[in-house]
Amino acid sequence: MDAATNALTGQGISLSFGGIKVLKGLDVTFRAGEITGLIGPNGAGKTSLFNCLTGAYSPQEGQIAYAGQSLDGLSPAARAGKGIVRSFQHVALSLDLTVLENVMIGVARNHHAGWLNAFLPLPRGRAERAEMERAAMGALTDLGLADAAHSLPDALPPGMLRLVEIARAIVGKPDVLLLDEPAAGLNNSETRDLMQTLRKLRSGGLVMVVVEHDMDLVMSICDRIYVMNFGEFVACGTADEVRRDPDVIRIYLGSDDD
Ligand SMILES: Nc1ncnc2c1ncn2[C@@H]1O[C@H](COP(=O)(O)OP(=O)(O)OP(=O)(O)O)[C@@H](O)[C@H]1O
Repeated sequence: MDAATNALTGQGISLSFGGIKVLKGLDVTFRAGEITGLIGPNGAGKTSLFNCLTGAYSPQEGQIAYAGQSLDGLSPAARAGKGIVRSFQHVALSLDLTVLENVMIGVARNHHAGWLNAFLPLPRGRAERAEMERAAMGALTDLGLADAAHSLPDALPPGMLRLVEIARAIVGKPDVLLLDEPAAGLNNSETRDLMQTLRKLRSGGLVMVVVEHDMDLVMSICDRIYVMNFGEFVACGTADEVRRDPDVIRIYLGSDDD
């Protein structure tokens, strides 16, 4: 299938809380092979849309589909099983597991392999654990984290933890990777490392969506950017197009968030 066929799409997405519409009939297409940014001022609705895509929220109206197949009604776990995975704004690693074991959870989660089986002292369990370890080590190596595999998360700086989260998200070779503020809490050099990593991850078959406040990151890595305000899209285009858009300058780039 080509990139257009593999898109993650939303049509007419509307979401309300207590009668207040926070997403107002959004049509959106996240294409495979591209990194798409989702930006906008605080309260614009970015996280709400993200949560609709991941299945954490159910929009009252509209349809969400991947590769033409409806995702409506599927839980976040069921979506993960279909290759649609997310990272969290706040690092959500298990502190009493090593980095490698944390990433192994991603293998189990995405492939519905038996996590418990992998720890049973049976030949099948041992084989599954070895397979998970290989996959997890591969993802850590791809992100330059092999040396940290046997450390506990507490021993690592925030930038590395963020990359470990991404390793856990990509280890199952997802079709869609949704990144919620991946640069939150990172210093400049950690953010630069992250940008390089995300660029490396861009590949023909992968849909990548990044919700992010760091404008340098968004403008430098995203192929296309949707700009939201008050639950609507006010612009969509390349970084250059978005930067020059008068509405964007007025509502976002010129605001205090900048
Ligand atoms: N669970 C919820 N219950 C009630 N209102 C909510 C809920 N989640 C979001 N909202 C409201 O929806 C609107 C959009 O919020 P959302 O968090 O999606 O914006 P955002 O663009 O992600 O903002 P930020 O950049 O600050 O994270 C806000 O007015 C917010 O108060």
